[in-house]
Amino acid sequence: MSQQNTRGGYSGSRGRSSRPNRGAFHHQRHDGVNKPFANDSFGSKDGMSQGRGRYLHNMSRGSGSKQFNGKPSSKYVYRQKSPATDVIPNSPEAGGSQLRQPECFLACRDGLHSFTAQSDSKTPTPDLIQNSPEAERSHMEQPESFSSPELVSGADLPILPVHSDSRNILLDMTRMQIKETPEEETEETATENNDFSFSGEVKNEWTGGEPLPPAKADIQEQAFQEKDVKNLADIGGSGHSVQQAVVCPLDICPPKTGSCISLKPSLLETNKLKRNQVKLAMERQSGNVLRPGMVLLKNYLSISDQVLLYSLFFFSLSSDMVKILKECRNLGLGPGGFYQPGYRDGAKLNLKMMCLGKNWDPEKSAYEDIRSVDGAKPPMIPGYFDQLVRKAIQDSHALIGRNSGVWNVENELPRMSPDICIVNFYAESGKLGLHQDRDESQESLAKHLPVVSFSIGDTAEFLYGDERDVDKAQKVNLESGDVLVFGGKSRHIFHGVSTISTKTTPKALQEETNIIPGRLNLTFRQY
Ligand SMILES: O=C(O)CCC(=O)C(=O)O
Ligand SMILES: [Fe+2]
Repeated sequence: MSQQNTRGGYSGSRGRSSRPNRGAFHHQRHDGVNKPFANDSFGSKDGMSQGRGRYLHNMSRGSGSKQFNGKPSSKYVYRQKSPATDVIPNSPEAGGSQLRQPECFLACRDGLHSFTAQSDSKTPTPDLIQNSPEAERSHMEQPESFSSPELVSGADLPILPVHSDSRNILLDMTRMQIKETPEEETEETATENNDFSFSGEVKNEWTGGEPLPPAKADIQEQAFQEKDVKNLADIGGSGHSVQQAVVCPLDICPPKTGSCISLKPSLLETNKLKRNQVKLAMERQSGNVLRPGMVLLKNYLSISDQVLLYSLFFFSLSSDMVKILKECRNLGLGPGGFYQPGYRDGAKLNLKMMCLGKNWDPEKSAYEDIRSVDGAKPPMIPGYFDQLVRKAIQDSHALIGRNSGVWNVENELPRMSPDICIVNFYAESGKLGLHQDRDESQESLAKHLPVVSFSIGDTAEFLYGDERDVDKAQKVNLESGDVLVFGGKSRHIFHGVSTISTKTTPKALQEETNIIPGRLNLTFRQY
């Protein structure tokens, strides 16, 4: 495993709660303004810069993009969130072959604002509202959470572009906001903007035919790059510093579309393949004690005893990772699911996040029971995850005992019962600056209870060290299936993610789950 000092390049910023004072680093802003601050431990050239609180990221600032000037525009339609109207793709409500329109929510300090793309002139829909009386009404009839109508008043509300194809809505919104005049959507531009095809029958193969979760699913990562987020975050008018985050569904494993027919190999061939995969995975499983209290379990998640049996006897490769992805995909689309965290000043974290058990708020650098950006209650940690975490700690103990000759392994690495989990999804450009995890309870921190981190998808370069200094940090690749545990003397290490290596997701996993490019990371802790 590679462990070496990183040199230059990786520009970090401050950490989760490790940076109580503002301005310890360079801000790299998307508006092209780099603000120097004292005590810079990272350069900002490569785009890692800090935000307030936990993460040290690229930030997109609201100020960098076209702002609404408070005048109504004819190009966008704003609608408030309609309650529970989710429909399954291809259902009659979805209009046959079209997936449900995505909804995005602008999460403000004072409430949640949503907007939904509507169909365009090619396919007019009855609920098209463009400067219509209905639109007026929807502006007026704010839900309770719209406690400060003056912040996003009717006049401030953006009017969304109209398009028949929900696939491109975010790109379209971006385009609309960048260009003064909307261009007509064509099949060509649609394909240009999004590689995913959503037409045709949805074969939800890897979920075993289970019903899809509320189908806010048809937004792809590609359609939600940072610039889009930046633009979305601006909706509602400039000059308001109230917008914290964009709550927008992210489907990390979109259903495969049924446009191409794949021939399944025979059962015999499949089982042979599975056995080989299982064998290989077991051979590749290994563990390392990186430093006292810090253990890396390589290739740990791909296989477990239970999964070994399962994958030998069942047709589908059902590894831990598949199950975790499936759970995270579903949770990520539901209430309290993935969103783009941001800060009071408009800075955005360079990842999507959701929290389980309790919400971790990047602005406050604190945990809370209800997510303040939208009032969502964080989902509970699935029991299956809990078991895996406990087992990983147990296996780390065994490894420490074997490798380090320590007899009281629990002194080295305390046991913990996970009750909170931060789930991050890094797109290929995702990063996380050096930080410490220090927002758990005093008791948990004092006991040095470990953080247990699962990596799934693309490989991440993970930096860690005793100082918030990228030049002094060591680095290790976290590949799909790796579990990293850091507690005891390593509980307060500085750590971060400098790069995501593109196209490193194992092919079998990609095929099985249709995971979008990027990396899923889950960090479990005991509050
Ligand atoms: O993505 C990772 O490996 C680290 C995530 C992390 O440090 C955090 O969520 O606090
Ligand atoms: Fe962390």
